[in-house]
Amino acid sequence: MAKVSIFVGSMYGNAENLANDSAEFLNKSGHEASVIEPASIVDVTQAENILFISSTTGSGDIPDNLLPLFLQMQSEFPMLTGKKVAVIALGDSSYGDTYCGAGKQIDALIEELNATRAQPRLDIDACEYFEPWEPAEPWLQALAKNL
Ligand SMILES: Cc1cc2nc3c(=O)[nH]c(=O)nc-3n(C[C@H](O)[C@H](O)[C@H](O)COP(=O)(O)O)c2cc1C
Repeated sequence: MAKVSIFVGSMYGNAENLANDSAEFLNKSGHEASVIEPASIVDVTQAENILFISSTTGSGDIPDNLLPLFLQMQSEFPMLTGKKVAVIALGDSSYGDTYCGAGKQIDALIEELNATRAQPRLDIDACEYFEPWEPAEPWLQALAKNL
Protein backbone atom coordinates (compact mmCIF):
# COMPACT_ATOMS: atom_id res chain seq x y z
CA MET A 1 0.00 0.00 0.00
CA ALA A 2 1.32 3.42 -0.97
CA LYS A 3 0.04 6.87 -0.09
CA VAL A 4 -0.59 9.04 -3.13
CA SER A 5 -1.32 12.77 -3.07
CA ILE A 6 -3.09 13.95 -6.20
CA PHE A 7 -2.70 17.59 -7.24
CA VAL A 8 -5.06 18.81 -9.92
CA GLY A 9 -5.19 21.68 -12.37
CA SER A 10 -8.54 22.12 -14.09
CA MET A 11 -10.52 24.95 -15.68
CA TYR A 12 -13.82 23.30 -16.63
CA GLY A 13 -13.80 20.06 -14.67
CA ASN A 14 -12.33 17.41 -17.00
CA ALA A 15 -9.07 17.04 -15.09
CA GLU A 16 -10.94 17.41 -11.81
CA ASN A 17 -13.24 14.48 -12.66
CA LEU A 18 -10.30 12.42 -13.81
CA ALA A 19 -8.47 13.16 -10.55
CA ASN A 20 -11.44 11.97 -8.49
CA ASP A 21 -11.84 8.83 -10.62
CA SER A 22 -8.09 8.17 -10.38
CA ALA A 23 -8.18 8.44 -6.58
CA GLU A 24 -11.07 5.98 -6.45
CA PHE A 25 -9.26 3.60 -8.81
CA LEU A 26 -5.99 3.71 -6.84
CA ASN A 27 -7.88 3.18 -3.58
CA LYS A 28 -9.62 0.13 -5.04
CA SER A 29 -6.17 -1.11 -6.10
CA GLY A 30 -5.13 -1.13 -2.46
CA HIS A 31 -3.43 2.25 -2.21
CA GLU A 32 -4.37 5.30 -0.19
CA ALA A 33 -4.94 8.14 -2.65
CA SER A 34 -6.58 11.50 -2.14
CA VAL A 35 -7.06 14.66 -4.14
CA ILE A 36 -5.50 17.56 -2.22
CA GLU A 37 -7.22 20.84 -2.98
CA PRO A 38 -6.30 23.55 -2.42
CA ALA A 39 -2.72 22.40 -2.09
CA SER A 40 0.26 24.15 -0.54
CA ILE A 41 3.96 23.49 -0.70
CA VAL A 42 3.74 21.62 2.62
CA ASP A 43 1.39 19.12 0.97
CA VAL A 44 4.10 18.52 -1.61
CA THR A 45 6.96 18.13 0.87
CA GLN A 46 4.90 15.83 3.10
CA ALA A 47 3.59 13.65 0.25
CA GLU A 48 4.97 10.14 -0.11
CA ASN A 49 4.04 9.78 -3.78
CA ILE A 50 2.55 12.38 -6.07
CA LEU A 51 0.27 12.33 -9.08
CA PHE A 52 -0.23 15.61 -10.97
CA ILE A 53 -3.27 15.73 -13.24
CA SER A 54 -3.55 18.95 -15.20
CA SER A 55 -5.30 20.31 -18.23
CA THR A 56 -3.78 23.14 -20.26
CA THR A 57 -5.37 26.54 -20.63
CA GLY A 58 -4.62 29.78 -22.48
CA SER A 59 -1.62 29.11 -24.63
CA GLY A 60 0.18 26.20 -22.96
CA ASP A 61 -0.63 27.58 -19.50
CA ILE A 62 -1.28 25.99 -16.13
CA PRO A 63 -4.89 26.34 -14.85
CA ASP A 64 -5.50 29.02 -12.20
CA ASN A 65 -6.21 26.55 -9.40
CA LEU A 66 -2.80 24.85 -9.76
CA LEU A 67 -0.71 27.86 -10.78
CA PRO A 68 0.03 29.19 -7.24
CA LEU A 69 1.41 25.79 -6.18
CA PHE A 70 3.45 25.48 -9.36
CA LEU A 71 4.97 28.96 -8.92
CA GLN A 72 5.72 28.23 -5.27
CA MET A 73 7.46 25.00 -6.26
CA GLN A 74 9.48 26.91 -8.85
CA SER A 75 10.57 29.56 -6.37
CA GLU A 76 11.06 27.44 -3.23
CA PHE A 77 12.44 24.46 -5.11
CA PRO A 78 11.53 21.65 -2.67
CA MET A 79 13.63 18.66 -3.72
CA LEU A 80 11.49 15.58 -4.44
CA THR A 81 14.33 13.10 -4.10
CA GLY A 82 13.00 9.65 -3.17
CA LYS A 83 9.37 10.49 -4.03
CA LYS A 84 7.66 8.68 -6.87
CA VAL A 85 5.95 11.25 -9.05
CA ALA A 86 3.82 10.92 -12.19
CA VAL A 87 1.97 13.34 -14.46
CA ILE A 88 -1.20 13.09 -16.52
CA ALA A 89 -1.57 15.96 -18.99
CA LEU A 90 -4.91 16.81 -20.59
CA GLY A 91 -4.84 18.87 -23.74
CA ASP A 92 -6.00 19.25 -27.27
CA SER A 93 -3.64 18.66 -30.19
CA SER A 94 -5.46 21.24 -32.30
CA TYR A 95 -3.59 23.84 -30.19
CA GLY A 96 -0.39 22.77 -31.97
CA ASP A 97 2.86 23.73 -30.24
CA THR A 98 1.19 24.36 -26.88
CA TYR A 99 -0.34 20.85 -26.81
CA CYS A 100 -0.34 19.62 -23.19
CA GLY A 101 1.90 22.59 -22.32
CA ALA A 102 0.90 22.61 -18.64
CA GLY A 103 1.68 18.93 -18.12
CA LYS A 104 4.98 19.37 -19.92
CA GLN A 105 5.94 22.30 -17.66
CA ILE A 106 5.09 20.23 -14.56
CA ASP A 107 7.03 17.29 -15.93
CA ALA A 108 10.10 19.46 -16.54
CA LEU A 109 9.90 20.91 -13.02
CA ILE A 110 9.66 17.53 -11.27
CA GLU A 111 12.67 16.42 -13.28
CA GLU A 112 14.64 19.44 -11.99
CA LEU A 113 13.45 18.61 -8.45
CA ASN A 114 14.97 15.15 -8.80
CA ALA A 115 11.73 13.18 -8.43
CA THR A 116 11.72 9.48 -9.24
CA ARG A 117 9.37 9.06 -12.17
CA ALA A 118 6.79 6.39 -11.34
CA GLN A 119 5.60 6.29 -14.96
CA PRO A 120 6.30 8.21 -18.17
CA ARG A 121 3.87 11.15 -18.56
CA LEU A 122 0.48 10.36 -20.08
CA ASP A 123 -0.78 12.97 -22.57
CA ILE A 124 -4.50 12.77 -23.26
CA ASP A 125 -5.69 14.45 -26.44
CA ALA A 126 -9.27 15.75 -26.33
CA CYS A 127 -9.33 15.41 -30.14
CA GLU A 128 -8.78 11.69 -29.81
CA TYR A 129 -10.65 10.85 -26.61
CA PHE A 130 -13.98 12.30 -25.63
CA GLU A 131 -13.65 10.46 -22.32
CA PRO A 132 -10.18 10.75 -20.70
CA TRP A 133 -10.79 7.67 -18.60
CA GLU A 134 -10.26 5.41 -21.61
CA PRO A 135 -6.47 6.01 -21.91
CA ALA A 136 -6.10 6.78 -18.19
CA GLU A 137 -7.32 3.41 -16.89
CA PRO A 138 -4.55 1.18 -18.33
CA TRP A 139 -1.96 3.83 -17.40
CA LEU A 140 -3.25 3.93 -13.80
CA GLN A 141 -3.25 0.14 -13.69
CA ALA A 142 0.47 0.21 -14.50
CA LEU A 143 1.05 3.04 -12.02
CA ALA A 144 -0.68 1.07 -9.25
CA LYS A 145 1.87 -1.72 -9.79
CA ASN A 146 4.84 0.69 -9.80
CA LEU A 147 4.00 2.40 -6.52
C1 LIG B 1 -9.51 28.59 -23.50
C2 LIG B 1 -8.85 27.26 -23.70
C3 LIG B 1 -7.49 27.21 -23.97
C4 LIG B 1 -6.84 25.96 -24.16
N1 LIG B 1 -5.50 25.92 -24.45
C5 LIG B 1 -4.89 24.73 -24.67
C6 LIG B 1 -3.51 24.67 -25.01
O1 LIG B 1 -2.81 25.67 -25.12
N2 LIG B 1 -2.96 23.44 -25.21
C7 LIG B 1 -3.68 22.29 -25.11
O2 LIG B 1 -3.13 21.21 -25.30
N3 LIG B 1 -5.00 22.32 -24.78
C8 LIG B 1 -5.62 23.50 -24.56
N4 LIG B 1 -6.96 23.53 -24.24
C9 LIG B 1 -7.70 22.25 -24.16
C10 LIG B 1 -7.94 21.78 -22.74
O3 LIG B 1 -6.71 21.58 -22.03
C11 LIG B 1 -8.73 20.46 -22.77
O4 LIG B 1 -9.99 20.71 -23.37
C12 LIG B 1 -8.93 19.86 -21.41
O5 LIG B 1 -9.59 18.61 -21.54
C13 LIG B 1 -9.75 20.75 -20.48
O6 LIG B 1 -9.77 20.18 -19.18
P1 LIG B 1 -10.37 20.97 -17.91
O7 LIG B 1 -11.86 20.96 -18.05
O8 LIG B 1 -9.93 20.17 -16.73
O9 LIG B 1 -9.79 22.34 -17.90
C14 LIG B 1 -7.60 24.76 -24.06
C15 LIG B 1 -8.98 24.82 -23.78
C16 LIG B 1 -9.60 26.05 -23.61
C17 LIG B 1 -11.10 26.09 -23.36
